[in-house]
Amino acid sequence: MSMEDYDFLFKIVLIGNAGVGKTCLVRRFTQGLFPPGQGATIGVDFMIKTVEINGEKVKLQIWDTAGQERFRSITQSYYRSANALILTYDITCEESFRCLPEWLREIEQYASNKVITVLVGNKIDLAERREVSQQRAEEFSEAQDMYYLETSAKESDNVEKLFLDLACRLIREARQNTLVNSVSSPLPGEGKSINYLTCCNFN
Ligand SMILES: Nc1nc2c(ncn2[C@@H]2O[C@H](COP(=O)(O)OP(=O)(O)OP(=O)(O)O)[C@@H](O)[C@H]2O)c(=O)[nH]1
Repeated sequence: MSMEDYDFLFKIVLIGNAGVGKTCLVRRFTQGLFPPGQGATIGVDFMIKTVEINGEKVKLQIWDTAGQERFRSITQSYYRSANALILTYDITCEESFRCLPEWLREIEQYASNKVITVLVGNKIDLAERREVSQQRAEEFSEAQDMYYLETSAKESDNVEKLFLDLACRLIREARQNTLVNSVSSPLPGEGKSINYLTCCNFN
């Protein structure tokens, strides 16, 4: 794909405990499906999806990392150039929520200080098995200055919204020039109208 094929290019990396549904979220968004019998990710997977937002082509490079501890040294190396991180836990798994501070320490250590982090509570279709209340997660994300969204990769709840809102937010940050430089180019040419706020629910 040549440079002219998109207005923005962003790198998004999914992190979080094994089994919380990172791969399923990526597959749902990029391929529109919920894979049956999804195996654990080995190392890192990579997918691309180009979306159009207010007439601009936004190419999203989505990196799906393995949650298993033994891959941690490989996955850490993908943090640095990420424009955004989707930190995922499973609302039916208290343990995956309790590990979040540990993930935040990883982010602090390996990611750019300009990275945008979104906290995602996945598997809301399993409401009867919920172990982490929405309020608790919201309080945690507010304290950490993160956006919070609950999703179901299975039922396709909020998955588009997650990636599209994030793309809008990234466009806004790129225009303000505060993003990690390496992948936010090319910046839009002068004289283009700016009406990106209309699509974005992240503030
Ligand atoms: N009910 C329900 N199950 C889900 C959802 N998302 C993922 N799963 C299931 O959760 C299990 C783990 O999903 P993955 O997407 O492989 O999880 P992961 O976070 O990528 O796991 P690692 O690759 O090991 O880090 C699979 O059995 C999925 O079918 C969801 O939204 N709802």
